[in-house]
Amino acid sequence: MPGKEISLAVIQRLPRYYRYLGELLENDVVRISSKELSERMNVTASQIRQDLNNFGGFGQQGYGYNVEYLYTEIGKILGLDKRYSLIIIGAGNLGQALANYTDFERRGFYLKGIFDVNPRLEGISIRGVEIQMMDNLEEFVKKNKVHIAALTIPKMKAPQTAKEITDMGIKAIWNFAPVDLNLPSDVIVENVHLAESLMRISYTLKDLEASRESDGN
Ligand SMILES: NC(=O)c1ccc[n+]([C@@H]2O[C@H](COP(=O)([O-])OP(=O)(O)OC[C@H]3O[C@@H](n4cnc5c(N)ncnc54)[C@H](O)[C@@H]3O)[C@@H](O)[C@H]2O)c1
Repeated sequence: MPGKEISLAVIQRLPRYYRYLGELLENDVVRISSKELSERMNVTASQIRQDLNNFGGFGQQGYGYNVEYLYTEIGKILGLDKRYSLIIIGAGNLGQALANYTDFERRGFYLKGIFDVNPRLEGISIRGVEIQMMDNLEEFVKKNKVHIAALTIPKMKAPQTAKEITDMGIKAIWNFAPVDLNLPSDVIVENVHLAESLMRISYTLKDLEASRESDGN
């Protein structure tokens, strides 16, 4: 529904709906009720109805949701019917692991370039994409539309490099460096701070262990 304001909380839940619906499609499931979907996803049926009603209610009384239709519509809302070009800056452990992951293409994200400062990496090819030196980046960005840059460089280098690449015109950064980037508000920054996820696990584990100990287990 163009123009309708959808809350960020709902948007953040959409990729999970999309993943579940994709799995249902792969298993040739044509339709699903909010109750069945809620059992699979372990959320309440009313949450599902509320969330999906934001988009004009794809569900029909007594029929449930048409899986393919819902999958396609959520894909459109997430912009997944589009193609995006992605570059990776920093071809170390994480950068190479990302570059080797093929599933991004299935979602419309195409790896177009990999950049590093280490001359020993120059010319090494990962899935047909050669690692180039950072000196080439500006020229590359002028010649090729780059939608997203994944930043997989040391945290000390990340803020400055992020500033330089946004000055070159890149407007979305997928930041894996454990540092805040503080860029202009028109730049999209998605932080993937793996250590912070681990800390959240640590917090929950700590509580779990404490309650086990107090139970005498
Ligand atoms: N490896 C992981 O599993 C992991 C997990 C969480 C977070 N991270 C974060 O991701 C980043 C990369 O981690 P890594 O393990 O791949 O490190 P790494 O040392 O293996 O790789 C970093 C790469 O960045 C390059 N580099 C350094 N400065 C650069 C610059 N200015 N421009 C372009 N390239 C530059 C280096 O030459 C190197 O190839 C770090 O910030 C790290 O904290 C990594």
